Amino acid sequence: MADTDLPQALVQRGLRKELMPRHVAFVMDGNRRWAEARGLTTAEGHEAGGRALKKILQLSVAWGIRAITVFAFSQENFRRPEEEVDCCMELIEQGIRDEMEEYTRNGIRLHVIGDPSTRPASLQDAVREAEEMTRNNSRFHMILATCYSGRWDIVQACRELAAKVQDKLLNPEDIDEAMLAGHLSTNVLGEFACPDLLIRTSGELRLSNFLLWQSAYTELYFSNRMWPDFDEDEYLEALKNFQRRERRFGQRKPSSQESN
Ligand SMILES: CC(C)=CCC/C(C)=C/CC/C(C)=C/COP(=O)(O)OP(=O)(O)O
Repeated sequence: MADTDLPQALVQRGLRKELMPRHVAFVMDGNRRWAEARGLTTAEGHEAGGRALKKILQLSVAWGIRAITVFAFSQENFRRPEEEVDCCMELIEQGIRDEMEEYTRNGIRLHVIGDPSTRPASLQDAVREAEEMTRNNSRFHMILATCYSGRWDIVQACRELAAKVQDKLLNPEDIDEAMLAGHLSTNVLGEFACPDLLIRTSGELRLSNFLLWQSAYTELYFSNRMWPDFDEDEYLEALKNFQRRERRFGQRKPSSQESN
């Protein structure tokens, strides 16, 4: 995207193309509280969350961001009432089925990360179909973290490495950070597997077992909006805030005494 092609909404906010994040992660929190405040059911809150996600995806594509990773269901969410778990699984499956063709038309590749063994069979079928249907797309990557947790991701990577050691394909001393990172599920994004910016809605100030390894140097932005209310304006505010940050990756600024 040339400078002159920067979408108007970004230009108006003074956003700079060269400072745009390539990969943004979202903890889409607050659906239930949003619903409760309006006398709606939790299911209606998650449906509203699904609509907000569709909009945020469209904006991300239009703004030249290359990837988003969204926390749609954590492994810990299985501890919720069965009715809510079923509702989320159905919503995610329906969302994938409804959006598949739109993704294909818009050059969006879908990746679903998380433990497939804990997903209902019909959701797993939808995931396989959608990943296959969009596999040649490269304009934008949509990573849906479903039945995912950051610790699980690190454990599954360790298991793969351990199996290679057991099969004598790998020496333990050859394992380094790059190799372990290469076995994490976000590795589908290659060089931009680690999010530049992670946005969490609903005012909670924690990662909740999301991209633990990958967020080592991610800039964090916490919004007080509930996820269904997270809109274009608030997304632009987060980007504006991100572009003011100085990313040092643990290094010292040449003329500064500040640490991290
Ligand atoms: C199509 C598709 C992928 C849809 C995804 C829908 C969606 C936004 C799912 C997120 C589910 C979830 C557990 C949200 C957190 O809100 P919460 O219920 O924890 O809210 P609370 O913090 O107010 O309890």
